[in-house]
Amino acid sequence: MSYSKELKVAQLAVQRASILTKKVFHEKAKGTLSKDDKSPVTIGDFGAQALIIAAIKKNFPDDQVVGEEEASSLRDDVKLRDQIWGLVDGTRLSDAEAEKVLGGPIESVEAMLDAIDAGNSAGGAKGRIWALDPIDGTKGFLRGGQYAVCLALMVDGDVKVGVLGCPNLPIDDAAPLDATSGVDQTDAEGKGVLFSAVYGQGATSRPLSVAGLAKGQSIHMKEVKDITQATFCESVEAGHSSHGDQHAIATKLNISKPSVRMDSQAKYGSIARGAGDIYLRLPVSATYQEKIWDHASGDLIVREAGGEVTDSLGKRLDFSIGRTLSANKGVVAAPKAVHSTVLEVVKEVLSKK
Ligand SMILES: Nc1ncnc2c1ncn2[C@@H]1O[C@H](COP(=O)(O)OS(=O)(=O)O)[C@@H](OP(=O)(O)O)[C@H]1O
Ligand SMILES: [Mg+2]
Ligand SMILES: [Mg+2]
Ligand SMILES: [Mg+2]
Repeated sequence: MSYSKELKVAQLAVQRASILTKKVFHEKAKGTLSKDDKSPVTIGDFGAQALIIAAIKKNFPDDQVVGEEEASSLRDDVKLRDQIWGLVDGTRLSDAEAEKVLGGPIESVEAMLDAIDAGNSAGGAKGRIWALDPIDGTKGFLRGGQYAVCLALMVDGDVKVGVLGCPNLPIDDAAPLDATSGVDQTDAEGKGVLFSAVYGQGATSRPLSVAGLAKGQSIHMKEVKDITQATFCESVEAGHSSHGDQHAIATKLNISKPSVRMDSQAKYGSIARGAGDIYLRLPVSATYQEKIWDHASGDLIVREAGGEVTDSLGKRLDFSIGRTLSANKGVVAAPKAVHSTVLEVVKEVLSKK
């Protein structure tokens, strides 16, 4: 399968949703709510989820979606609902042809709420299921750091198409990461990249903020000649991955450069294009299960760019079980040639705990 229609719809849907998130970033009132797990959600998360699911359902009505958000808190909050509707209804791609591919605007507030709630698939190993994180790294988004709009198509439990919109990353694939890459970024002129991959067809990047889709270029992980010089990425939040274990692993590998901390799947995109080298996400909690929408696009983009992605035991991430990666613990992503070296050290550090 070439998945060319799926790729196009996913790229344009992520592009349109990214425009919405950028509008929200520049608005004072972001309608931030705290979810049951105390994590934040904004009108940007809800609006982006509505736009993307509506485009999927118009093009592929029988497909299911595993989306992070749901609309229950909006159904009886008229003010918030109308605020989101104003955003969703006002966001169009400037390229009319591209807008047509997405199936045009959402018809009504009710249809918008239904679109958000259509992200309620239980996931699984059968059929066509999209994994959607409308804003990954919501905390990063709110503080002007990195965030990503993430959409992936799984077929029978395997990721076949992955798209990541990263409005606050530089367009230039060669721009190296440093300690400031994750912070104080904005979507100023010259920022915003769209990463894509199709299984067996490689990975690409292109500027995110243009009318229609700009021409893409192939991306590849960097060859790591000397692992002591590698750049490794990790989460900003110490509660999301163990900074201590990750530091111990880097030290054992004789990596002296400080880690690059950035929110979201921008970490996967950054290593896939060789701006960084290694992404480590070692569990903090014994019970937390990673969500499929936090990893599906990035997993494929890194593998198609010449990388290897496993958990901390060396198992491939298993997207076929449901809404979470319940069979995996942590993430180790690195260029193929050095992955086993990194994994060995990960196992060594974790076994001593
Ligand atoms: N306890 C715990 N452990 C691991 N991961 C967790 C945890 N809690 C939340 N999350 C998920 O982390 C997503 C953001 O991950 P990041 O790596 O970008 O972390 S961070 O933004 O630097 O905090 C974040 O995604 P969004 O909710 O889409 O922002 C969460 O799904
Ligand atoms: Mg969230
Ligand atoms: Mg997320
Ligand atoms: Mg999210």
